[in-house]
Amino acid sequence: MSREAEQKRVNEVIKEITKKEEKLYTKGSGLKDTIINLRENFWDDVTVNLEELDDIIETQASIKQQAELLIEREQVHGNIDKELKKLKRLKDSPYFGRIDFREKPDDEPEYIYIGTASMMDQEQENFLIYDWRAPISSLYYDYAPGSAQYKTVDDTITGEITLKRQFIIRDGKIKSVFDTGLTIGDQLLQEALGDNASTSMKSIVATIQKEQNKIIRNERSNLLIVQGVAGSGKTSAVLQRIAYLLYRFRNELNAANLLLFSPNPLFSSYIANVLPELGEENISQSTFYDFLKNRISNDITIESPFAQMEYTLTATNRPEFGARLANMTYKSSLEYKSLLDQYIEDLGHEGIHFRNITLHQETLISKEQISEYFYSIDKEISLPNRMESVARWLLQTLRKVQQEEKNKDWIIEKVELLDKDDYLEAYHALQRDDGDETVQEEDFLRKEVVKRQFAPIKKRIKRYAFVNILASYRELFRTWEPLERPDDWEEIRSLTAASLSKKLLTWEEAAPYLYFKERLLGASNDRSVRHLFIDEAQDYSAFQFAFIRHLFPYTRMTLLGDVNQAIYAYSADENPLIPDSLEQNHERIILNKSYRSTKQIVEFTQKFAPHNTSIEPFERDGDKPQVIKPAYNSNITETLIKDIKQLRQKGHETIALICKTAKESSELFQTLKDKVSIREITEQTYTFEKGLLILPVYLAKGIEFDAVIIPDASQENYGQESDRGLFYTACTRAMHDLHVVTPGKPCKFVNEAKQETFEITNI
Ligand SMILES: Nc1ncnc2c1ncn2[C@@H]1O[C@H](COP(=O)(O)OP(=O)(O)OP(=O)(O)O)[C@@H](O)[C@H]1O
Repeated sequence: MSREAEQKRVNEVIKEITKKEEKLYTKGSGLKDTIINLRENFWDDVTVNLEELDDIIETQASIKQQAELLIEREQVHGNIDKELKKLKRLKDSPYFGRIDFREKPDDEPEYIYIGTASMMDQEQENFLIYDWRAPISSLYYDYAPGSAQYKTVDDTITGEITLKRQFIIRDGKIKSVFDTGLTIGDQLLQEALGDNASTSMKSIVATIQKEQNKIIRNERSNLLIVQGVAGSGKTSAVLQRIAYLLYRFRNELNAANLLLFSPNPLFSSYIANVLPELGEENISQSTFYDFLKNRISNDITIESPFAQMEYTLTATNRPEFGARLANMTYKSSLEYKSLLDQYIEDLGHEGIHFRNITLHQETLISKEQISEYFYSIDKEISLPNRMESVARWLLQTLRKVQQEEKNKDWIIEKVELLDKDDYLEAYHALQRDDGDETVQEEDFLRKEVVKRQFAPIKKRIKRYAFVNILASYRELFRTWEPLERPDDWEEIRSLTAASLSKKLLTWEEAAPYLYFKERLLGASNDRSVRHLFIDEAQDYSAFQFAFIRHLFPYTRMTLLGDVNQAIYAYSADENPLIPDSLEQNHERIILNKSYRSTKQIVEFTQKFAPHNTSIEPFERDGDKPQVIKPAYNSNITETLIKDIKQLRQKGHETIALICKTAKESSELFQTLKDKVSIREITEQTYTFEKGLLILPVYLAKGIEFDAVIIPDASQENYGQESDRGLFYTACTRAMHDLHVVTPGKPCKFVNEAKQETFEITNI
């Protein structure tokens, strides 16, 4: 088929789309009127009568019926809306690929056109467009012309691809069309990757690579681990995977069943457009920090991972620094989990702290009584089940206390404070009864008052507030003696006890503390989450992973990350991304090809990557990275301003000054802000616009920029071996240009890069 013939087909498909749109518009607007009508006249069609019990029941039924009708119409309207949005997308660009496939050598090949959604012809017989997630579409991503096969739900279909073609269609016009081999669209990829960086991520649907497709379409693994080098498309692939799963399991899964842990709030907004672009709803997203914070009572503060990072990098002179590092390493390990398990085991016999149940500062049931009851229960029974029995016992006991309190004098004082409605209610209740009204009325009011006074206490019991988790946990560091003392135990112990007494959980303590809480009170395992995706998985500690597994025992997981970008020193050990660190059954996929940065940037950075991973650049050329030595008599601010100007002249829209710490970032921001238009990104920044930005490296995780300037790549700033991951992560954020400024001696990582991979300049 020639280009003209292809354009003719595009025109025909668009005509079909327009017809469908028109039909849906008519249906939709009719429905809209009905809905407005239903809402406006809701009460006209409901029979309201509240005289007798029977009437009330009838009224309820009538309201329910009317509401259901409205909901049903609204749902249909919602579906029409969704379908119209899909058609609008398709009208602009109906498809991006075509394969001709035949099952037998003598057959006529079938033309399969692939786009972001399926569409059939008027007769509902033939697919004009196949959804990229349909089984047959996998041929497009997995094979070059020649023998090929694909899996349907219960079969494998083999055959031959006789043609593989790609399109770029915009506004219904074919911009380019070309036939290709296996790698989809070197040309297309070149175009996509050569563009300016965007402030929101784009879908890669038209150019998914074979290796990435394995991640996207993986259905069999309960635990899928992806180690992918910087810029290899892990985040892109996981978002496509989410869209794929929502399509493939559309009858069983919806967006609420999927959860994504992302590295920082900026990243969350950066990726927010991808799923809607693919016609899917966004799924729940959270940073792990927010996830933990939501599970901890309000009176306890958790240090953020960023604050912890900042501490590690800037507080090296503090007297407690060594102890804190030891604490981080230990609390991140599975060794600590075993110790905690031992402690919990001991608590099964004695030592849990309880709280008094009080009313107006008077103890109704004492913590000693609760403890006695708890430890009288069979020790074979699990702690959470014993807690449940205690809660039941407390509620029962409380009922008796409530009965006694009802007749006490203080109650009548409260009765006097009741409002008019309460009296009225009491009066109506009594109307239905015969008997001595005054006695009954007082009794009724007393009952009501006492019930109200006890309601919050009961609520707290149901929430297990009678267990003092913090005090129970703190005892581990105050009085408990482990069988074997871990290294640095004394320092760890006093450091932890001190911060717990301030109700402060350091970041390394947060997951262990919550694990402890869950073990005592029972896991609130969230069974609604069927798939969990963890991006930047290299930054999670072994303990945090164990906790996540504990919380989601039945959830399928996809972990994606890059060991080279581990920025928390302690997370490097026992991280699931490192082969052999995991005992559980899992499947591992490795991505070696880097798409983000130019070949020149990849060649520069790969020499100082922390691990010896093979990194293959995608063939996209640019200028060599520059190592800028400030000219003899210029100051660093002038150098940076000149450099920014040069990068702007090259047409870069998003330029990031990536610093090592927030401290460096905000100090530099202060000196630059009156001289150039620049935006500082902090932990609280949720979105960003194009332009000049300044931020610490840990907030740049997962994001990319046209050009990156490292404002201080001196040995003084990046002098520790533990800075390697940070420096590597910062450099690999650059798509087209990387400039490394080195006031003083360049850091050792720059020296490790091959001489021929960079240029030295003086500004
Ligand atoms: N198949 C592809 N087609 C087009 N672009 C792609 C493809 N794969 C990756 N890219 C592009 O490469 C860049 C990097 O992708 P992404 O951010 O998903 O990588 P990553 O592995 O998560 O990176 P990092 O670990 O460094 O944060 C993005 O601009 C993305 O659009």
